[in-house]
Amino acid sequence: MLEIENLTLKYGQSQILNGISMTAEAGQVTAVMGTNGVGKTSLLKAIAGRHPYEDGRIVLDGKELKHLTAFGAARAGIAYVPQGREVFPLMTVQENLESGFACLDRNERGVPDRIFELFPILKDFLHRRGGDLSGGQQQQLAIARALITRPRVLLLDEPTEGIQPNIIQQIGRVIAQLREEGEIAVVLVEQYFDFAFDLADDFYAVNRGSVVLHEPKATLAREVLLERVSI
Ligand SMILES: Nc1ncnc2c1ncn2[C@@H]1O[C@H](COP(=O)(O)OP(=O)(O)OP(=O)(O)O)[C@@H](O)[C@H]1O
Repeated sequence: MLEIENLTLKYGQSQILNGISMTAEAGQVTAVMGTNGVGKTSLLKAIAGRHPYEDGRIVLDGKELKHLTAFGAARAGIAYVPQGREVFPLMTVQENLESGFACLDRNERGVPDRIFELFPILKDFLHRRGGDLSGGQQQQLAIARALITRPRVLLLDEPTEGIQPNIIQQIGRVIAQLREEGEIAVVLVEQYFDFAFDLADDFYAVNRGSVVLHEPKATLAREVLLERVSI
């Protein structure tokens, strides 16, 4: 389980996160929602070691991860699929996948067959350059590369952004499958409301760097969440 306690983050003098607390459990999809600029990406970057947080704690499976670098966070089991995907455009699909090996021990460096079961298109396109894939295929590659690191936590920043509907459905199925397997805590930042609402088990609405609603799917009315994330 991932636990975030009172996380604060600044860019220069601008306070962006005002003490965010949340949890994300293995075998669940935890959605973080809110309008543009409320701090969702900053939260994921802090968890992934991509931007230093100011105060608070990040705890994974009972162990505090203290201000890790991006490499340290990946080694600790946190995989991050950034908004915009960050696929290497001149490297092949295979090379992009292998770039995920950097944080693994030498004996763990392989692409499991399961990756190609989840994303069959990547097997067909192994020797194609990342930059020649469609946006949806690049998103699948970015998620596959993250899964190769054998994460405990998968952070997804707007995985549906700019992607055609049939690939959005495929990505939704993969996330649902990860949930069913029960090994990984998926944290989903998403502005496509219905995608997130259908998929997630637990919801956090964020506004101006604070959690303004936390409720599990079981008791959450669609209209209530919609109102809180549209402020
Ligand atoms: N590197 C940076 N330097 C200064 N300010 C930044 C930086 N990155 C983000 N911000 C600002 O911090 C605030 C939160 O940005 P963030 O990207 O975390 O929001 P978000 O909720 O993910 O929004 P979006 O949905 O648009 O990605 C915004 O006001 C943004 O302009």
